[in-house]
Amino acid sequence: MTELPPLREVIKKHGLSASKALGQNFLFDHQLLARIAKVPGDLAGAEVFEVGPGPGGLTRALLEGGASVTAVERDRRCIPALAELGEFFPGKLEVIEGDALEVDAPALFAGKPHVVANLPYNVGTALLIGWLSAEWKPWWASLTLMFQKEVAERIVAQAGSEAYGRLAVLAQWRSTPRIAMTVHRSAFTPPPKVMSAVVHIVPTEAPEGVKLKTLEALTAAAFGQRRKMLRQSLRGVPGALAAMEQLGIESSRRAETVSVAEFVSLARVLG
Ligand SMILES: C[S@@+](CC[C@H](N)C(=O)[O-])C[C@H]1O[C@@H](n2cnc3c(N)ncnc32)[C@H](O)[C@@H]1O
Repeated sequence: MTELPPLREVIKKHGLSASKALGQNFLFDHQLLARIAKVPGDLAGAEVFEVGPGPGGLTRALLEGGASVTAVERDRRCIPALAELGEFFPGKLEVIEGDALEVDAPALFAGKPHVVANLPYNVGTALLIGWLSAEWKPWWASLTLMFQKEVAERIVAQAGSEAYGRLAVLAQWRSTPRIAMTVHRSAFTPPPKVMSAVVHIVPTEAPEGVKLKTLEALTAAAFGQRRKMLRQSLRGVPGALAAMEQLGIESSRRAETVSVAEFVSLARVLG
């Protein structure tokens, strides 16, 4: 092969009609895929963990950017198409047939890979929460993930907005998320019902003396009753009312006005 065949031909050749059950919405636009592949930064010589490569559109763009890609794909039908792509980039693509929710991803890499994925909504969110909740500093250098736009907005939301909640605090207390680009639904085949966005997340130092478990107990209680005043919603969290008083956080406030830094301070006082 001197040139890669167009993706639509690959789909046709391997009979890869999009499966609804597997949440398959494929991207074919070469320029768009190249833009997504650039979100983590310069990939020349970098390791990438791609989840859900499907027919390999994004995989191509990552390989063209100079990355070494290890990919996990659940749909067996896609494996021969990905093997052909691997022949075009010898030694640069390893494909594992399996479920990304079960694969021991950190064990696949010597260094810290960039994670890149365009996944079904439910799988992407489950993986994100798992990755953000695991040991810190994490095994990955950055996350570049496609979500439905509404979820992307919840990840980057600031205090005071409707979208702000548990996911924003989890994503922001020891990492920096941003929406790198929005993607119109018409870019996908078949088009999903809603708009999408690519989120880029870079880990930072974890604040000292703060336990994730404590922080999560606070945000679960606070956002579980987000319309209630904190003195009501945090009543069941031992020590929370005293901690608020110590920190000068008004107990008449509501969860969505409490910044990530304030939740972190509260969690630190609670120990
Ligand atoms: C939305 S499609 C995107 C495909 C391709 N990355 C693209 O951008 O065109 C999602 C892909 O993830 C795969 N997938 C779904 N659940 C998965 C899982 N649990 N583990 C690994 N791959 C999965 C699907 O088979 C499908 O190929």
